[in-house]
Amino acid sequence: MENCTNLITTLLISSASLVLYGLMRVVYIVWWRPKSLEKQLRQQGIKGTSFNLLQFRGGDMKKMAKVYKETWSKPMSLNHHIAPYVLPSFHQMVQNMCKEQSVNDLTIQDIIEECKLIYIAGKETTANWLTWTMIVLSMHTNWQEKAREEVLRTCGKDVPNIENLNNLKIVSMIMNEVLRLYPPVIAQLRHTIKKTNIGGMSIPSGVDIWLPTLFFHHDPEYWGDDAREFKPERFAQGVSKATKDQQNAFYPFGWGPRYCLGQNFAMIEAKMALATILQTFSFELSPSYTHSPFTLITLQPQHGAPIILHQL
Ligand code: HEM
Repeated sequence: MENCTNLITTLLISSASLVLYGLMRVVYIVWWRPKSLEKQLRQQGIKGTSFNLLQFRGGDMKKMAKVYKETWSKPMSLNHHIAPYVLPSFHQMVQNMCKEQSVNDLTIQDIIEECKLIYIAGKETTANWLTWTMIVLSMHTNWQEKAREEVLRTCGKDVPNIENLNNLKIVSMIMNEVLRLYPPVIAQLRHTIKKTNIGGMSIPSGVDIWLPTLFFHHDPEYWGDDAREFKPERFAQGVSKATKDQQNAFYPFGWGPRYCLGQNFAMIEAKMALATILQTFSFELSPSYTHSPFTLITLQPQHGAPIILHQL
């Protein structure tokens, strides 16, 4: 009898401990950890909406979705100042703040997954880059003429080869300036897996960091007062000399160990396509075009890119 009572008591204590542990884990995940991260970030001057348990993973996102919907429901005027339009809520947030790997043994399945990743990473990005280039060159026909003149001088009407493509300096300048103003990947995400020091700030483990490429690319502090204008000549001396004081503010392909694998391939592919189009057609925007850059994984024209081609 006594043994039986002891067993029941032990079982009850174990179950209660298990339930208590479970409850503590839930409290830790949904309340204590977010609050603790918030406190550590606030102590270093990083402000934001206070964490609210009732709006866990919903609060700010809902507000942001509303702002995006409202902004993207109307076109913007035909200019390149697209950052507040593409990222309205983040633009607001930044404004407010200013006021205040190794290769292991891969299986066949791993290789198939890698190929899919390369296909997905390369298709949309390059296609949208080329689309924005066509739109921008339709807005700036003097640059379209300069590019065509260079292509015809370098390759004639022949299919461009790799040597010809390397000699297309004006086309490269144009393509870089389009990547600056309309980067297909407008932001990059990083997640701290351990306490990390960035710019004198200590970021705790478990924080998502959002690097807004689009904002850096449009910031007059790095590019000068003409940052929002289309000026391919800023890339005449190469990428490193394009910014004011040669600061590193151009990273359409990311940087660091996860730098875009397909950068050089994308450049050759896009130059080849543009050179071939320039050899054969002149182009202009259709009157039905509405300027409404928005982001759906990549930066794209919300209502498409109706462009009229004229055979040369
Ligand atoms: C205009 C064209 C392209 C742009 C703007 C672009 C941009 C990027 C960016 C921003 C990243 C993330 C880098 C980071 O997190 O630091 C990336 C990664 C990647 N890109 Fe591209 N990309 C382009 C074309 C391509 C092409 C054509 C391919 C393949 C043929 C490709 C393959 C990849 C792969 C595999 C990764 C992942 C690399 C890794 O995680 O280690 N990309 N790209």
